[in-house]
Amino acid sequence: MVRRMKNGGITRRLGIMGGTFDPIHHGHLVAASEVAHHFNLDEVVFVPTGQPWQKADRTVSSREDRYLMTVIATASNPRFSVSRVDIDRPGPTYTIDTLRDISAIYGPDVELYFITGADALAQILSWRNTEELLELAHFVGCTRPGHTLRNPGLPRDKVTLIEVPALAISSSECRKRVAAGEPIWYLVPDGIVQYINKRGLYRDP
Ligand SMILES: Nc1ncnc2c1ncn2[C@@H]1O[C@H](COP(=O)(O)OP(=O)(O)OP(=O)(O)O)[C@@H](O)[C@H]1O
Ligand SMILES: O=C(O)c1ccc[n+]([C@@H]2O[C@H](COP(=O)([O-])O)[C@@H](O)[C@H]2O)c1
Repeated sequence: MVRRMKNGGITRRLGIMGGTFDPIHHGHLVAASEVAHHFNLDEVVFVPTGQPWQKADRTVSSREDRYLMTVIATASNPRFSVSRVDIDRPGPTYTIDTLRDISAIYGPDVELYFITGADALAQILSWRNTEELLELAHFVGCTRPGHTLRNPGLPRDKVTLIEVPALAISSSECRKRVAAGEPIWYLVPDGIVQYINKRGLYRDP
């Protein structure tokens, strides 16, 4: 949807759903869809992380596998897209770089809404350049089973907390289930079950 501003300009609202997506699951997709509805977003860009520095203690699947799974999971939704900005940037992934790169690609007339779950929002003060982050985007925290959703101390006009349908799904649990030979049907889109099988991902615990 195109919105005319008082000065005659046009503004679009863009959601950004950042994540490691190892693998992407229905919890991610529902959060993005709900936030898109709540804010009447024109598009939600999923941005798989390159090197998630706060997950340095664990093995993460290759960037290309996580990127392709994100493309497969979002392909059927005309308002969802996937960006390579984080996976193509060497070094640790910082959201400040994500927001700068996306702003540069989409131009000045977009409002950015960065989407997080309750657990990620709780960590935001540990992220790089928190102050500048708040200048570039509005932050949206979504409820997530097992986590308490609260504003971690950001200015009130910079963050919105919204309740989304509760899906007690995590990528860690999906990986554990695959390693144990348990099904992940209906926790992730069908194409992701098939991609994980085809590539033999997560078989070793
Ligand atoms: N079930 C869920 N409901 C709401 N938000 C979620 C859910 N799962 C993940 N998110 C949010 O999606 C974003 C990306 O999450 P991420 O890719 O790290 O998935 P994860 O399930 O938390 O992974 P892992 O279990 O490996 O830590 C984060 O902001 C996270 O809070
Ligand atoms: O900018 C940071 O320092 C920072 C630290 C941790 C996480 N993030 C971002 O938060 C999003 C969710 O990350 P994760 O690790 O929970 O998949 C993803 O877009 C990350 O790049 C960002």
